Amino acid sequence: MNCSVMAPINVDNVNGTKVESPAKKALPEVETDTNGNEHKRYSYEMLVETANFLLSKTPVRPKIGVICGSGLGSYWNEGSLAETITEAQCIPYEEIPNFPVSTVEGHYGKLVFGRLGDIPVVAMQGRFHYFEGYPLWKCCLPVRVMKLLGVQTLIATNAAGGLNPNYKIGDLMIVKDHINMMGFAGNNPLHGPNDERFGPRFPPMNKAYRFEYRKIAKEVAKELNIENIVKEGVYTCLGGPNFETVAELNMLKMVGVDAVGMSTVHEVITARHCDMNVFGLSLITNECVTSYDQDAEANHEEVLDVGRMRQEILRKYVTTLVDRFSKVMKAHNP
Ligand SMILES: O=P(O)(O)O[C@@H]1C[C@H](O)[C@@H](CO)O1
Ligand SMILES: Nc1nc2[nH]cnc2c(=O)[nH]1
Repeated sequence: MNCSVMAPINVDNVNGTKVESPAKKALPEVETDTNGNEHKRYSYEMLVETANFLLSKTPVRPKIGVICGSGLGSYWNEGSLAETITEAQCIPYEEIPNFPVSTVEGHYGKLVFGRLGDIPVVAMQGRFHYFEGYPLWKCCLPVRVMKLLGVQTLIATNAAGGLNPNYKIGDLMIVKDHINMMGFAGNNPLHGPNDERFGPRFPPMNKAYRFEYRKIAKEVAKELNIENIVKEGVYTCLGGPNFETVAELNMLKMVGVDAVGMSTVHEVITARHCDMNVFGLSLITNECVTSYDQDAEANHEEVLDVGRMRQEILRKYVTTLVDRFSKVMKAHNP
């Protein structure tokens, strides 16, 4: 495989327009998390270094990035989306400069470059969660790296508990919108000094999940004959790692949440900030327990079992979506 060093990134910002570089001194160098662990803040230049490293390792120039959640094979390889990627080149996170490493037991930690169908993609097999101890901005570092690599569309997948009483275990939920619960408490991946080279200080979020992609996803669900298990709803992310109490779930239900998870929202905010188009997909892995009479308890094993049960369908669905989204992207940017 040709791994020649390609022209390094030399851009003023990720969207190609010139902006003033923010004063570096405005960025706090190190942030300490609640466990006392120190996290070095990254700069734009550091992420350009990371992206150039990756570009030197692979000839693949992805326009679509996929984050594989617990339901899409971040814990196993066999039959996973990552395994479906052809001409694959896997780069472990620990080999990538400035990248965090996955700490969830059993979780993969690698970037997979290659092709889904004939579309060049990069997939994260294993993401970073807040509950692992990372600040949100660090969880989202790979999204910005993807942007620097040239990724225009992000497909963020996750496993989630179903709150909507019409949802069944194994359903897929197209994310229509999210509620940034952690943001309500002031915890936001964009918190801190803004670097205009990524995006504006105050980004809008009312079109977070691209309407066109959601429409396509519903059409594809029909074509694949899975429309009976494909729903559309509102996702929220809580910090985890514990699953929710009955009272918490009832509160979330009241405010219009359909599915609860521990990821995605901050990644989507980061992606929209740098003007990426976003599609979100949740695999409903468990029914949220909203009554004190119910005996069931959420558990991670069930999440993984349902992920395995649905991986074939998810893989086919996401692969087809990648193909359709790329056609839309070409039509917009011939
Ligand atoms: O990465 P995702 O959001 O799919 O993972 C969720 C959150 C926890 O890691 C796990 C809970 O079982 O699923
Ligand atoms: N927070 C949360 N995350 C999940 N991931 C999979 N199921 C759940 C759930 O019920 N709650």
